[in-house]
Amino acid sequence: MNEPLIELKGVSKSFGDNKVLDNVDLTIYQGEALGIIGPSGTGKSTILRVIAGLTAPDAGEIYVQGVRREGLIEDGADPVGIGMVFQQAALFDSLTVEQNVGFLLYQYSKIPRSRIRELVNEKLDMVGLSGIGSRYPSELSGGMRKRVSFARAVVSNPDKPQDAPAVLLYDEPTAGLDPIASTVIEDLIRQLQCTQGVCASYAIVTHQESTIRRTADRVIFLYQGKVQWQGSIDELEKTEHPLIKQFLSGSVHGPIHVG
Ligand SMILES: Nc1ncnc2c1ncn2[C@@H]1O[C@H](COP(=O)(O)OP(=O)(O)OP(=O)(O)O)[C@@H](O)[C@H]1O
Repeated sequence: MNEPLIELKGVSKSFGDNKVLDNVDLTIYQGEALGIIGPSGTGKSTILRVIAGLTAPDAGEIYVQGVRREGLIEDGADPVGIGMVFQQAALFDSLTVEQNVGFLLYQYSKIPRSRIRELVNEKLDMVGLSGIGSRYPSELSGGMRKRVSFARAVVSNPDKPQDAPAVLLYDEPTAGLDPIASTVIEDLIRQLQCTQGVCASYAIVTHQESTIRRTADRVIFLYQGKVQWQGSIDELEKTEHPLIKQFLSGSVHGPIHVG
């Protein structure tokens, strides 16, 4: 097994009386694709937000490349960049695709605008959307908007290579897409993983079986605040674990409480 890149140790998080994460341990290893699955409302998005440093846990520790993170991402830089691709593409409707993808560079860097445009176009090429920089999000399909949000997650300041995301967090990237559009996104996720030096590790939350099978190497199953099962994709297919069997079959009968 490769070196741990991100480690959560004993992480708990409640919203009021709702204990969403209960003493969770989780590791993302260098170069791995980790799938996070589980029933709706079970804390998958919350765990991604904790990993990204956007939500503070109530208890527990987070290590990024062995360095303990204090506070949220805004309180101090992690040793490696972490990019998040949100469930909704979360683009600014009033900005063009180019302005969306280059948003952080335009706002916070001193890079000349022409250079930012080049960097944005490189990333748009990478996600297969050359030449759409002047369009607005409302003019794109759902799948295209997701691809634009991928480009935005991986664009970074070449003067600050440490900010380039070494790990990407995908929250339901194929939700709401037809099977073919889903395949395009799944292929893209794998391609981005294999692009030299970019995003070699990722965690992906998904409900879609095809996405689990095609984008994850290892899977964890989250339920009632805890990691209830983990294993490889092959093991996921074969396991007799009652939670996994019920989840994959979609049955309403079994140990998963149907609320
Ligand atoms: N900011 C918040 N304030 C209050 N409750 C929250 C907040 N964020 C999440 N929750 C609650 O925490 C629980 C877990 O939410 P989360 O979005 O992490 O689940 P999920 O597994 O990603 O769900 P889904 O599969 O439906 O997207 C839910 O009951 C949700 O209502």
